[in-house]
Amino acid sequence: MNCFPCFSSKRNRNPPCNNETNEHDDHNDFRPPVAATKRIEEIETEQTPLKTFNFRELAMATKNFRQECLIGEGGYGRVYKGTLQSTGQLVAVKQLDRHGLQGTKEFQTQVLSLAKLEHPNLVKLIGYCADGDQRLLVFEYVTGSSLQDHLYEQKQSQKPMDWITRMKIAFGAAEGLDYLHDKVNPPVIYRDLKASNILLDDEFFPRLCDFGLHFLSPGAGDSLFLSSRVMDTYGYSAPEYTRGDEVTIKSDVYSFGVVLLELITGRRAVDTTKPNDEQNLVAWAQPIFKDPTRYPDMADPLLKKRFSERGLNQAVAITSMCLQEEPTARPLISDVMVALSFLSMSTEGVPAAVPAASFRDKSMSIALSRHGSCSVVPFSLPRKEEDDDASSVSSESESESEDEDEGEDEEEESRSVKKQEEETNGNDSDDESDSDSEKGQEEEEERSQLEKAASSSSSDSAGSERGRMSTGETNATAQSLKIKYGYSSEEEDNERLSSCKSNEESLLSLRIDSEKNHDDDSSKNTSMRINSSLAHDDDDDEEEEENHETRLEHIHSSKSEVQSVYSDDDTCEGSGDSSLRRTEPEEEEDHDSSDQD
Ligand SMILES: Nc1ncnc2c1ncn2[C@@H]1O[C@H](COP(=O)(O)OP(=O)(O)OP(=O)(O)O)[C@@H](O)[C@H]1O
Repeated sequence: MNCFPCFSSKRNRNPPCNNETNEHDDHNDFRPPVAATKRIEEIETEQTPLKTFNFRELAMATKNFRQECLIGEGGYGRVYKGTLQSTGQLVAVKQLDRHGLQGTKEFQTQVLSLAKLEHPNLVKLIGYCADGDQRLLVFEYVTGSSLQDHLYEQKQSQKPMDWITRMKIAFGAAEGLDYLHDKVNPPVIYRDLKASNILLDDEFFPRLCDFGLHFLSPGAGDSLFLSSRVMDTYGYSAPEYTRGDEVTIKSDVYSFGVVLLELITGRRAVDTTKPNDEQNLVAWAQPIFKDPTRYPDMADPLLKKRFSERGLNQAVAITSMCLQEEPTARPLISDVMVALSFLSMSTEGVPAAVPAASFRDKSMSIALSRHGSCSVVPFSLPRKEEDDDASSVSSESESESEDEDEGEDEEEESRSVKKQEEETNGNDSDDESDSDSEKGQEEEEERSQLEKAASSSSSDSAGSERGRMSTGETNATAQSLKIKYGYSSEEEDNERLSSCKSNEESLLSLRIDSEKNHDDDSSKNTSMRINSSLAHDDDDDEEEEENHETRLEHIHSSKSEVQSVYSDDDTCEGSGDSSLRRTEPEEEEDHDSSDQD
């Protein structure tokens, strides 16, 4: 069912090349579960189902590359919509520009490795043609249009995308990027993430295109090519790219931040029609990031304030983290993805209590804590089962025992947040005793979810083989965590908001810690967190005091600069942004979508 019929008119943008009666049905049916995503090593031995086309076949598919089949033209060449005669499948044929052509063998090698990248959020490469000096790539055709078109080229009759749809698009794009960064080995740097490269089908399911095409770029001497590419990606490129420094996966995270900012603000990455100081979106947004009371002013006016205060604050906080000047200060896309999995499920944002183990790097949970969800629940197991579970993570803890300082930090984090929790929940103790068995069961469920999340988090840098949770599982975990932590319970949220101040104070120390260079240690941190929870003992008070001193020294010797997103007052933004209307009851949402239906 198409929930957004108002956008479906774009399906037949190019009717002359559409030879099928129901082009979209098959396409929509193909929704492999995210968990089925394969790692490159796994598919290495399998035969890549990549087709080799001759030029004649593709000429027939595109009516001899007729103008009416031309979808658009990008930095790599022209794209035509076509229908394969043999199967009737709709395709997008990218005819590559001839300058900077590679040899056939080199081209084939690159294309074969590209074909191995398979994920529901990536546009699939079906085949290629390397006849003579012709180079063409054949992709699955994505009906609908790009995110750029949806945001900025809307017809007046079309409804603007609502908040949840925008967050879902961001989440899907993050899933695709996470696959490239974290699930394939070696990781693939996208280099060209932008709104025009996120294709949306009729249900707004996002697919990234143009990834991994960097090999097509001719040498630096080709100024014509470079200038058109630079013009195109200007506004999305990370500062290190502009400086000519090394481009890494964190450069993609920056570009992702720009896209997220576009989704939130409805403003183009670069808009020369605006006044000078508003032309570059990031430059315009940077001062606002430092002042949460101005966040509501950032939101796209077309949203008509139909989002929650917390959802907006958290989305802006994530964006701000992605747009940090220093690449190592930017979050991992996997953490962005987990946060967005919550934001895409409800307008209320990330729940008040999210297990810290959900994130590989604690900076994300801390930033979210400061923007609406007031506590981050540490990973802790019921005492009775500690031994068994300890053994399952002991190998990692042994190998990382040299990081004692951090282990102590984690232990203290665990204790301090646990203490906050006890304080927050203290009044409920009577009620709790009535439902002991229920609670025990819930704890058991929680424990197994967190173990899953933790085993994912404990894997090494990108490409590691060890127990990584698939994105599907991450999403499922996010779903179940949402239920577990009463995501929709206003009362509980209010309770947590009222304890916000004390939580904020406790989290302050964690925040300072997080501003150390954390990138390399994120996976270690998680496993330390688990072990420190396991090892937690009430008799350790003395040791704790000692640790506290050690940790303070550690904090004072920290060289990292405090990032702007964390540097504002220690107030609870949740309460501070009262100017923002809470106008997002779920019923309204439902009503809207049913309207659209
Ligand atoms: N698989 C596809 N299905 C449907 N439309 C596509 C597909 N791939 C590309 N397009 C469309 O073709 C047009 C040109 O795409 P292309 O990726 O070549 O250029 P671009 O993204 O605008 O610029 P650049 O290549 O410089 O990033 C765009 O409008 C894009 O939406």
